[in-house]
Amino acid sequence: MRASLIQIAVNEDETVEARRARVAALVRAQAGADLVVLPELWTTGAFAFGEFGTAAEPLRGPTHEAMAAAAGDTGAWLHAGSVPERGPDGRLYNTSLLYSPSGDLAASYRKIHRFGFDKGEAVLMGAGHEPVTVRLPETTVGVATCYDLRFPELFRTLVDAGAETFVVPAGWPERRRSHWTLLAQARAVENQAFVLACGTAGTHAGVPQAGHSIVVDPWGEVLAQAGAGEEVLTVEFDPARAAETREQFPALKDRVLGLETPRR
Ligand SMILES: NC(=O)CCC(=O)C(=O)O
Repeated sequence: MRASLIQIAVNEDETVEARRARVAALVRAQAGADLVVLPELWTTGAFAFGEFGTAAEPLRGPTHEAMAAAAGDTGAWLHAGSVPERGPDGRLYNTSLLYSPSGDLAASYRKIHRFGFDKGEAVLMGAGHEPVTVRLPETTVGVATCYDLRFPELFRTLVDAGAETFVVPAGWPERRRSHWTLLAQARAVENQAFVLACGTAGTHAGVPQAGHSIVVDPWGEVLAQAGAGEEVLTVEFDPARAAETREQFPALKDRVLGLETPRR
């Protein structure tokens, strides 16, 4: 299976419309890939909190139109990263969009863990509640978004739903780049799954982005990692290796569920 992670530079000298057209062209340039992955909130930047409201769009808005067409033209599965969605309830959500090779919206995922504690995304956006998996011909994909990477229980829920490959769009800051690499490897090792994590490059809202998109195999080995700038990271991997690893080193079978909280 061939995957292309497009690590987009999100800088303030480019309009949302210009970036959308540029990204659609980059997706079309990945013909031959089975799966193309974009980062989190690439229309605005994940830290451009002031832009979320003005750039918000309905689920089937302009980014959906552009990405559906690009997926169909490319003939690849497309995880189009996330957009600031204006929900039918009027609230904002950090919503990922996934397309089939015929350009149909196969799934959407509202980020469950919002970043910022008592600021930013955590107060501006509503939380998603539904973990999402998507069956591709070669593998079952579990989706998560950026800060979700810090919450192993979400990934276990995705494993229980059959996920063998995690796709994680992100807008991760340079300041915590070491966490990014470490967490991607941790989620891969503990779940014996592939992790395809695609971040942004550039600087927006004064926050330099980490880049360093990464693909990790079910043994925790880094198959490929990008640098800091805009880049397309292309990797070939055998998704069957997740099942093989789980068979050969069956740690997932030793899970003990429902442990009690210790009494003090
Ligand atoms: N956009 C995000 O979710 C940022 C997450 C982050 O910076 C962190 O977990 O650290």
